[in-house]
Amino acid sequence: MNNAIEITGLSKKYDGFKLENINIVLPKGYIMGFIGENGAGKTTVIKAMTGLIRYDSGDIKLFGESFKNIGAAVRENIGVVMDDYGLPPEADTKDINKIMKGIYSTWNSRAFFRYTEKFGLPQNKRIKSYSTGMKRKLSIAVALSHNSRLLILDEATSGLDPVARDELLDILREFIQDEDNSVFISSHILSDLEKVCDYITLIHEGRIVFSDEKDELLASYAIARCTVKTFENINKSAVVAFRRTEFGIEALVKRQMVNEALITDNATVEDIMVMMIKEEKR
Ligand SMILES: Nc1ncnc2c1ncn2[C@@H]1O[C@H](COP(=O)(O)OP(=O)(O)OP(=O)(O)O)[C@@H](O)[C@H]1O
Repeated sequence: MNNAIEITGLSKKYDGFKLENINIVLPKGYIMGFIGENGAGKTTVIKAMTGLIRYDSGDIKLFGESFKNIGAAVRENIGVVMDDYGLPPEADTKDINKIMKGIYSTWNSRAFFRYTEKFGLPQNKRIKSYSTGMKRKLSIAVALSHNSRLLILDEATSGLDPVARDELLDILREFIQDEDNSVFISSHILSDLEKVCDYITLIHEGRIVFSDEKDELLASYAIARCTVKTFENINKSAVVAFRRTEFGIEALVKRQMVNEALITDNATVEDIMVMMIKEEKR
């Protein structure tokens, strides 16, 4: 079995919101970034993947097994970091270590204390007195300390300072050095995702816009900043989206379809997401 995650035809309806026919495949050994606007449906997909909500139709397989049939042993291999920390406020790191030992047969105390030290977390302070970033770091330390093979991180870098974010990205890179390990991470900090992800999936209003290899994505698109006159001469089927600026036009174009003489800049993941979503909203 070569895929860590296989989501097929996932649908879920809330009052006023619908996840529609979500298809995502993450091969083992890679990192996928999950991006989209506020309210696009990222957390809903992640909750469905981790059994926190029921879904209406479709199938979710983790490590080749349908989520509904996944046994305790496989669950131990999945490390989840969500927004609501779910850690007892009165506990300190030693208490957390004791609690997790009871929950996970694969719990690794040495790894846990190594991560808490690396993240600079105090050993004796209670969680209720932690800052947002400290709670986030503790959740990440827990997710990394029970022999996880798949990390599912929902907004795990938010609330972390730039140094801690960089440390986390290093940890994720190190984590997937073992080719059996994979990471699915949602974030609004697209520059972070661009640094570490092999795949990027964009969700908009409950539907997947694309789910592609990052390098392919960045190779496919470019930004043309040009005058209105130059823009008018660009092959219209090459233009994915455009906006007027004080200097003329900024357009997201398909590289292969524009004339080589057109001057373009590389597009970032953020450029691609923002331009595509603005275009969809027109
Ligand atoms: N329990 C619920 N009942 C009704 N609607 C819900 C529920 N949970 C989420 N929603 C709705 O589903 C939509 C998607 O929410 P979701 O939390 O998945 O978005 P998101 O992409 O994670 O957003 P953000 O980036 O702001 O965290 C929103 O319109 C939200 O109001």
